[in-house]
Amino acid sequence: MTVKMLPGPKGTRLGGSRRDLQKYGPLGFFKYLASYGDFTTCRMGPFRVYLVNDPNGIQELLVTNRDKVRKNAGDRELLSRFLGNGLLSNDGADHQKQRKLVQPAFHMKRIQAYAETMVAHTEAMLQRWHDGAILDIDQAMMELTLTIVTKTLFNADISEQEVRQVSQALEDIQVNFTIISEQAVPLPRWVPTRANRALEHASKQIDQVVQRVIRERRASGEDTGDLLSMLLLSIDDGNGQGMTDQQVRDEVVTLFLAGHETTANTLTWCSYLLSQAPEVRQRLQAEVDEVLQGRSVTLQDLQKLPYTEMVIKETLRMYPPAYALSARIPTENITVLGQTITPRQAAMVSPYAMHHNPRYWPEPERFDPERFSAEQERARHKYAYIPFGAGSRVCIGNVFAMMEAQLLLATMMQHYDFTLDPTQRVEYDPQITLGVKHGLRVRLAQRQPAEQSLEFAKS
Ligand code: HEM
Repeated sequence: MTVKMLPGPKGTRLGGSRRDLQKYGPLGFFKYLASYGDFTTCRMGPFRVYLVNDPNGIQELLVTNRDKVRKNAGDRELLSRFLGNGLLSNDGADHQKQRKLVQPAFHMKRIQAYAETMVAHTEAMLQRWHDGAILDIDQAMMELTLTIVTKTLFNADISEQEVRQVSQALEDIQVNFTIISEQAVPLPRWVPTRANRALEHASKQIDQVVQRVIRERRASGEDTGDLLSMLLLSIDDGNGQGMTDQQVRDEVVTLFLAGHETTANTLTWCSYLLSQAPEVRQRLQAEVDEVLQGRSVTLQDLQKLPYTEMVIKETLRMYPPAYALSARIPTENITVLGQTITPRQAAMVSPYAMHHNPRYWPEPERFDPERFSAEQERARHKYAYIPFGAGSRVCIGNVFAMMEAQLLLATMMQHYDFTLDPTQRVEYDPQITLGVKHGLRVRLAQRQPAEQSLEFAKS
């Protein structure tokens, strides 16, 4: 197969499809490219880019050729401006080594201990909710998941004021990162643009907190059961060495960034979808009520809440927070679906586009958790569903995230019902992750004590 045979927009002579990207925005552009077929191509200035929107092609690119592709150096350089050399921004042998060191922090046994923290903070949040109140679910989920990732990373070593400092800095990073990545040619980090300076300031704000905690923890040598202890204790099998303070700092900031907004977006979109589908909401609540019988949810309950999991999976299909993976550049010629992709070209995968491909997802805009029944899941190609990516860079927090989303959703739905505020406009906001543009205001309705947790209702 030659390049000419692949479909795709022609674009302009000089810029290729740059103008289309500006016109449609990142998410719209993937939809536009995918409208040409399951394997399409376009030009970005002098570079040829491929969009692989077929599960076999995704498997070939990310799994079969896992050792022959790298994340795009431009994306990594931008991320490294505030993440240093953490998992999201490093590559090659460095990445493999670092991934082995971070992995134990996500070991199943370790993650189990985080479940109680997740439920406790959700219940504390619900104590502040009131029947009939109007609430921005988006904001509530951001705050909740940030508190959870902070507590699971640092346990009790961080004050409320420091949580606010970190959370403001993360927000600034998000806004300014988007500004820089939308520049046709991002200016180097030493150019004192407003966005570069804001990024640097935000990184310093986070560093202040993170470095203090690392210093104190190293000095005490205590294992406090959190992610940070695990990172500090982790030893490389090969050379018997652990991570330096700088490496721990980079991984901590990476986990902060990667570990809260994605889950918050999932729960916000899930709330929106549930507000539009009363029959799904009722079925979910019936499952939660029957299994929990009025008590707090535990990790052991999750396997008895399959419908809750199906609802979350379907949300992640329709609104995958990581709507596009970083472009992959081959280190040598590779073949994907019969097409040679060279080291001077880039291959893109968009979970959003793949999850809306009607060939694999009939009526893709319809919210239907049944798509994730065991039977339907078995019948589908594994790589038609990739909210957490695939291959060597698959999300390291995927089990953590699924557990968190299920525990939080079950707890919220156990106690509250909600309707969408009729004045609420619901629109995408595709920044680093896929959020909502104008928040998500809902009216809360506390469920009757007979239906909800008796322990909770009495407290
Ligand atoms: C619903 C929630 C989440 C979604 C949808 C999600 C999605 C993803 C995706 C798609 C990637 C791969 C990106 C690529 O290949 O270019 C990724 C990587 C990553 N995620 Fe997540 N994520 C979620 C939650 C989390 C959580 C809770 C954590 C940590 C606490 C986390 C930590 C990471 C890290 C460190 C990486 C980089 C892995 C590597 O390159 O080795 N994520 N995530």
